[in-house]
Amino acid sequence: MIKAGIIGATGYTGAELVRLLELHPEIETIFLDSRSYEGIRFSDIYPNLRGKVHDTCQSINVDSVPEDTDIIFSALPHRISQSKVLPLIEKGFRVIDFSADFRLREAKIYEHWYETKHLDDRTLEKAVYGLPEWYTASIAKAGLVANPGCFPTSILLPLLPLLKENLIKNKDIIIDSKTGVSGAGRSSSEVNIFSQVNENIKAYNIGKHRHTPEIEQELSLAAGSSVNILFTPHLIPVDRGILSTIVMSAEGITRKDIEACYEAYYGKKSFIRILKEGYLPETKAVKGSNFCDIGFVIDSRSGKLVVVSAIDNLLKGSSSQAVQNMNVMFGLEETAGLNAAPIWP
Ligand SMILES: NC(=O)C1=CN([C@@H]2O[C@H](COP(=O)(O)OP(=O)(O)OC[C@H]3O[C@@H](n4cnc5c(N)ncnc54)[C@H](OP(=O)(O)O)[C@@H]3O)[C@@H](O)[C@H]2O)C=CC1
Ligand SMILES: CC(=O)N[C@@H](CCC(=O)OP(=O)(O)O)C(=O)O
Repeated sequence: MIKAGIIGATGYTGAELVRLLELHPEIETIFLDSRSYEGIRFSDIYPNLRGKVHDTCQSINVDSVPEDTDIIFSALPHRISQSKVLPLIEKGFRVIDFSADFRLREAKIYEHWYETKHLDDRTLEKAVYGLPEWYTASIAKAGLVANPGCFPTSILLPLLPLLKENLIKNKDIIIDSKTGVSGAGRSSSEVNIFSQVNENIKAYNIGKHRHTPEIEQELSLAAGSSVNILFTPHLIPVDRGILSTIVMSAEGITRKDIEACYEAYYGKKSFIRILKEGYLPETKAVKGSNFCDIGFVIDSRSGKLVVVSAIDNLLKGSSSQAVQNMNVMFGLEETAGLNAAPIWP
């Protein structure tokens, strides 16, 4: 069995990871770290796991990590995660980090958008961006995997093939994303207040959301030139799910071109579902799963291509994508522990 530990296990993504690892045929979870719940049974914090997870939370530091740990997941907030992850890497542990601390390849871009110093920019060269559909070979060898952000996952998966094949231009890409409230995490307070969120929809951080440089970094690498996007996130009153609607020029392309492109890149991928004509993604159809659904329309009247994607932010947007990365790192079936169908309704 592969021995896994989780630091920051009591957050929303940590708890989803605990649930997924419990179902995984090849994994034994050997520690669940928490600063605030030391000595408390995990299932007393997350009642859905009663009778399934029997572990008690421990406060772990680099010296108390069991030496036979094969993989450590860090589900800590960005800015904080790097200070915990760097000593683990130094000691030779393989780590999958959920935060943004190792996603950006240039320290100065990280420092600008996250308004904090990067503690070791040399690790940014070694970290592998954990989008398994795109970086399988590097993830397999990686010591440190930077699990992508939730919005970036929903945006990169549909756009990367189109830019790589020059089917679309590298400018005038307008992205509207809608996210459920769990995207803000369990410890965020103001945004989680019921009466602030219920029966409300709002846009936020237009043109200045911290996921912008992450999205542009990966799109630019695929395009081979600098890509600019306009990204508008919205908070909507659902627990989980992200729907991204991406509008760009459709000049000179047909439905067949896009279908052929997606088939070439994703035809054999287990977790990307390209929807047939007449169907569009919806968050409920991916809820509780590692799927990313992608659909599109060419609107000849306006000359635009509209691509829509849907993921579960806590799964393909974080925890199940991390399990997919772990499967790749340990040479397991990519789908191991991830075969459950989405739940509906
Ligand atoms: N929520 C989502 O949809 C997604 C989240 N992510 C990323 O995953 C990571 C975890 O997110 P999420 O699970 O939502 O976050 P939560 O806020 O739900 O949980 C974070 C956990 O980190 C622990 N922690 C340790 N030190 C601190 C600290 N100084 N401040 C706050 N928490 C601390 C807390 O547990 P304790 O006090 O018990 O130690 C807390 O439960 C973040 O980096 C996030 O950006 C990525 C993609 C999607
Ligand atoms: C609803 C909400 O607040 N969502 C968060 C993004 C989700 C997230 O966790 O960001 P990472 O993927 O980078 O970790 C936000 O907009 O900042």
